[in-house]
Amino acid sequence: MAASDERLTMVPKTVQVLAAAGEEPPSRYVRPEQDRQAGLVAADEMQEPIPLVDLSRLTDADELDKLRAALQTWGLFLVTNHGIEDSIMDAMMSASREFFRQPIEEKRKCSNRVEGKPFEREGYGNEKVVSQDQILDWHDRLHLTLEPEDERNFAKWPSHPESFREVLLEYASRTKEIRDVILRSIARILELDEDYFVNQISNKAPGLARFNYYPPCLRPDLVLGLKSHSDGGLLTILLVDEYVGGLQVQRDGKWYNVPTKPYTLVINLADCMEIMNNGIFRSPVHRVVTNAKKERLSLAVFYGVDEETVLEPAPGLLDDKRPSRYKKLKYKDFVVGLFQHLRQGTRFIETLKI
Ligand SMILES: O=C(O)CCC(=O)C(=O)O
Ligand SMILES: [Fe+2]
Repeated sequence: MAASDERLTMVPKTVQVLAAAGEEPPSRYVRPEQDRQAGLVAADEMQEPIPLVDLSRLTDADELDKLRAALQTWGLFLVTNHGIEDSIMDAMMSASREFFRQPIEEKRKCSNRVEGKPFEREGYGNEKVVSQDQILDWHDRLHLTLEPEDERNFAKWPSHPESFREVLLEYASRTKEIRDVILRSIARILELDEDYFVNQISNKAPGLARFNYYPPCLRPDLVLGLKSHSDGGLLTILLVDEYVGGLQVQRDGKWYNVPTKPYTLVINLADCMEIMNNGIFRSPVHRVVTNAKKERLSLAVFYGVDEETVLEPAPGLLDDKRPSRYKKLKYKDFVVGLFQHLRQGTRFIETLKI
């Protein structure tokens, strides 16, 4: 088999195409038995709800306490009064819905696969497939670089709907502000210099938008929309479908449904922040379940640090009694390990614990 043919056999159809055929999911999407034992969809009853934090009130001690409690218990929380107008959130969701509703030939104009070239992370398509044994997730995605600004690759940005680019630029300018408000608040909670975490972000630090599209799936009992994982960067800002749930977060080995609430955002801490705060606040493990009847959309904006940044706990959090709990490494090396582990459904950060 020629090398290029070999590569093609590794490329699965988009999930949207599979779903449209109305057939049972192919075996490469079916989770292994040990994942399915506890049930893939059922969630536990929440004893205490995931907090809703008012971002405009984080200067108040009681709101900051709420954020602290959220970080301690879930590592994930909802935010309101975040500064993104309802109209921008609506426009962002409907532009992404419109993008995914286009015929496949239109979406392929932004494809993450260009014939004869290796897989690129940026663009439309499915996840990178490195082996026939890899268990795939039931979603398609559009990945776009937002930061650094001079690396935005507009060739991969949808030209339809026409509003897409403008809306995303507006949306992303706001999420960056939200990132900084949260990072400053976490620094205050930890009694660090308010700008400690923000100062870890150079103008080369990555910001990545990932639009996830989950078509209906005939077998939610066998297949996940997105396998269990934690995010790699500093933090993630999520805009989730207000009509269809599916995101679940793990706590003490149990899965809980993350509620959907119109015009709120979901924020989760990611692995680099866990390292930088020396494990005081953990990066939560989460996953997305599938829905037999309804499609679901989400937009995750991931913020990280410059690839040359050495990941290590803030010196202000360390002393003789509180040594570093993580091995030091550069962000660029972390990212290599992160993706290898993500594909296997394991967590690289676990291997860094001392
Ligand atoms: O679709 C969602 O709600 C979550 C997406 C997510 O966890 C991710 O893209 O890393
Ligand atoms: Fe995630």
